[in-house]
Amino acid sequence: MGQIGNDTHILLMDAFLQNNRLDHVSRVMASHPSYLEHFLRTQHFILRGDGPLPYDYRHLIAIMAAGRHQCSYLINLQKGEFLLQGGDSSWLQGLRSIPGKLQDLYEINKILAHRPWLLNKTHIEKLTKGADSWSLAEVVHAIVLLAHFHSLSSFVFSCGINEELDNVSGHHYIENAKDNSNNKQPAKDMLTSSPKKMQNGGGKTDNNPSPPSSPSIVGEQEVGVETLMERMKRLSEKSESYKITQEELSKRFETVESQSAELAAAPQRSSILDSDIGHFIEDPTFIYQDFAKRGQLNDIPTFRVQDYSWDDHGYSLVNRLYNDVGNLLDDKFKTAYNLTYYTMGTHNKVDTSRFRRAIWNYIQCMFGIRHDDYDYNEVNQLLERSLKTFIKSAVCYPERVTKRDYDRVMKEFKHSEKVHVNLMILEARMQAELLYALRAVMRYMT
Ligand SMILES: CC(C)C[C@H](N)C(=O)O
Repeated sequence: MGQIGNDTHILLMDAFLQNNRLDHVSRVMASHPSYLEHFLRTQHFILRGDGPLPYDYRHLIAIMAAGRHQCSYLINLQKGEFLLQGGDSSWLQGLRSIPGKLQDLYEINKILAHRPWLLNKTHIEKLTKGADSWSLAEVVHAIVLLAHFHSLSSFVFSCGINEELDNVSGHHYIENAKDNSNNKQPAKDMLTSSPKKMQNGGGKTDNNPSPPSSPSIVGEQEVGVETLMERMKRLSEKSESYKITQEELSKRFETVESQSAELAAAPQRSSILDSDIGHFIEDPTFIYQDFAKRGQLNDIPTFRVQDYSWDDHGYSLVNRLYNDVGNLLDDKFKTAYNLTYYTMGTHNKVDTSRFRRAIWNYIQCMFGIRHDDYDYNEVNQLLERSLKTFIKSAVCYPERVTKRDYDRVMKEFKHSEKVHVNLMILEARMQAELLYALRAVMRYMT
């Protein structure tokens, strides 16, 4: 992590006070203090601030959400928080032991995590009608928690964050380092060593190579940061000079979308669930399906941001239904979207906005969300196949990301820059889930 400044120090003190510990997530995020501040504020609010849901429910919803990606790190942390809030320990025996009202949320949890485009107003209606029903404010609070913990699972896995040390699996010994079947091992060094400088496209830093896990990435060369910078520059020079038609823009979106469907993300490891978390997971075979392959039968149209956007619609709706949480989320999205140090690897004074926008829009494209004025050709010029594959794994199948996947991409980037990309993955995914969920809520209300 290197040295930390005074402001970061104070933030980490806040993190400690909020979470009853200085958790690994906060420590990794601390390389981006301005973001960490918004992250902590939001997480604190949704778990402990004013809101319609009781505290024990909130942690249980977090556990259910993290379960969709088998994220034992978050499940274990949230179990602890649940008990600290006075939660009934018998609920921790699994989904069957929790109140029916919480069980009813599972359907939304599943859909939102993997195929949010399937969410519609009948899901919301089902929850808000009948005995044991949810108020709309409670539904919205639950949705925010679900989206937060789904996307945080992406961050945890894509950064290779390990269990906290008070968990028995937080301890690793040398013999275990060769055990490649354990995908909680990756990037273990992130928490303990300072960022490594990669030279000439990256030297090997992994002493314990694991077997090739993503065939699609193996053997692919990245073009390197300098070429990337040239491409960004060329795109900025060109963009003022000509206008592309709406049809062409829409075609370009579809091209990127269908190419994404062809990318083989990291393969599935084992279908056997860990016994200590398995009872929080139902229907583990329901996973991400490429939006481009969503099937003709119930053809779901592309989600056009011009019709329903965070800024114009989602933000105010969530604010209205749940104690101004929209402001916190909005600040967090904006901070993640605009975060820059004008660096790329060893280069300074670089305008990275096109590269960052390409990442953000590519993530949302995998959920069928289209930003109408964006030229998706830029995604193909700035994000290489290997990087797209990494992003797809981290967003859609985070539990499969290995250290090898992490090391193979963005080789000239510093660790903190890779964490930066992972932050964008977290936020763009969260926003995508919220857009679908809030649109469904809005349709239910009108
Ligand atoms: C993801 C990174 C390439 C971002 C870059 N370091 C910046 O400051 O904008």
